[in-house]
Amino acid sequence: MFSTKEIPSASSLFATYASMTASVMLVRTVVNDLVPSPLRVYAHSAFRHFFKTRSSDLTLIIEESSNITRNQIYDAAEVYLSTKISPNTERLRICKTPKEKNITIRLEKDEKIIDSFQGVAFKWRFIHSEAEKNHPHDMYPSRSERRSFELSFPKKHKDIVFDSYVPFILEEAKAIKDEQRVLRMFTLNTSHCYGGGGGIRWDSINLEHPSTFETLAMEPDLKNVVMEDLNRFVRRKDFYKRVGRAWKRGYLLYGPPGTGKSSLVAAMANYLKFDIYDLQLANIMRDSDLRRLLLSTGNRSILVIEDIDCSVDWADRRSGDELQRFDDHFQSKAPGTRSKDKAESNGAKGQFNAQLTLSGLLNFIDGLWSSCGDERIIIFTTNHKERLDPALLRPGRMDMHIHMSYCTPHGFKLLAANYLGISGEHSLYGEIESLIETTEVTPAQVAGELMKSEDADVALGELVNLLKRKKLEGDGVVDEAAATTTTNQEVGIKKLAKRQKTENTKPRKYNGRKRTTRKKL
Ligand SMILES: Nc1ncnc2c1ncn2[C@@H]1O[C@H](COP(=O)(O)OP(=O)(O)OP(=O)(O)O)[C@@H](O)[C@H]1O
Ligand SMILES: [Mg+2]
Repeated sequence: MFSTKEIPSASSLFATYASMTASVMLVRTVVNDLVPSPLRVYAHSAFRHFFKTRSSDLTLIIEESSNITRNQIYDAAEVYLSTKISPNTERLRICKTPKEKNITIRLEKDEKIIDSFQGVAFKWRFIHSEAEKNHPHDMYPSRSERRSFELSFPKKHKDIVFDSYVPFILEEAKAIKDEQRVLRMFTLNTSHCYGGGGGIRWDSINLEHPSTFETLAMEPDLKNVVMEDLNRFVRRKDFYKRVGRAWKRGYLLYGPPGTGKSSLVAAMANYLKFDIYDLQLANIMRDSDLRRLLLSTGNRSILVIEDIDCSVDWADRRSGDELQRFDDHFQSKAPGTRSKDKAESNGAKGQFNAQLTLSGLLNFIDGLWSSCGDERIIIFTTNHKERLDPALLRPGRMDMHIHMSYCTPHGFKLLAANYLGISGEHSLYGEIESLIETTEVTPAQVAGELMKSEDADVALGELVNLLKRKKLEGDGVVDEAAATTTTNQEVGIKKLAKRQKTENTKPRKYNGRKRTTRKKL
């Protein structure tokens, strides 16, 4: 217990306070008058530094860009953190552009996220500030936005961050972006060709082809070889650099119509998440146009030239007579009638491309084009490998020749599972399989029958009828493409050759005139 004598009175407390305040003010005035300002600032900061509590955390600032180049770590963090939204997050930004498949989610200003990696908790904060920029020559000040992330973690885990966490985020973000990426299909727009609007150029639409390796009826071994080849290609960036080769790969797909060549191209694009450039050579007149178009193709893309055997009449492969007739033909026409001339010459004797040469195409693809970009794939397709120019088949030109052949029992089962949802066996399977073994039927024809009914019994019955009809009609012809020389680059399944008199195996092209309309991917 205190005695009343020990408790200071209110008036004495006030007096003490007043005299202390007066002393502090006096000291401040004396210090301000006697100590110069820079010395005062220095003493103040030294004082603060001495007494500052030492933090055990390190904070990294990850800014959106450095000068004009974007900061890859910022971009990766933005994508990565959008998958780490916690229930405590209060504000988010969402958007979706027409080119995007999914909704994009981003953090809003000052939102925090805690991420755990290798047992360490990492604190993220999104900073968004706006500053007014006053340029002396601008009438109106502009606003500049600065976005960054703050990443805080215990200092002792600095090595984990630089050696593992940041590389992990970069990898994860790439995988997420690949997953969300909308593939594009580029085709040639010729509408500017003759109007002086800058010539032929690429136009693109979203590629939404459903074909994948899972839905493709191909022998499993062949499918695995192709998939493994693609995997090896994309992971060997360093190898290509080390051996001094352009990072490109060429495939020749050959086989009868309806065996899945275009479907395989789409499956490859979907598998690798590569865009497709469909180069319709018939629309290109000169090597110079071809070069310009090839140079404007993007990385991580597949350049496809379909029906290479018949889509163009190469200037360097024409006989002297043909060239003379071609010149006479064009000289006799008035300027401005070129598109009509194209149609006429198409009908008469194929597409003339004034200065388009096969050697120009091949040299450019092997040389400048492939060295100007990364992860380029080029695919030629043909129904008639035996009609191809030897220059295209030379070893080293196309890395892999893939033979797409008629439907096999395995291919049929895969199609039946996809189209009719049959997972196990069916009473008609035995009959169908033995008929398929001895009949040349394309996967496209099988798919056509399977689509005739949702009822598996009815659809399979239709297929049995088709196979029986074909068996009666056909009695053996050699699949020309499969019969051509096998090289060590060549993969594919050779089927017992049978003569087939049906419309499907008659050459669709070169019967007087060349095919001008082509099936699109
Ligand atoms: N191997 C296959 N696996 C699954 N479906 C296939 C296969 N082959 C063909 N089809 C089906 O047939 C349709 C036509 O096939 P696709 O266009 O890929 O044949 P193609 O070999 O490119 O023919 P073309 O030589 O006429 O260009 C495809 O849309 C697909 O539905
Ligand atoms: Mg095709």
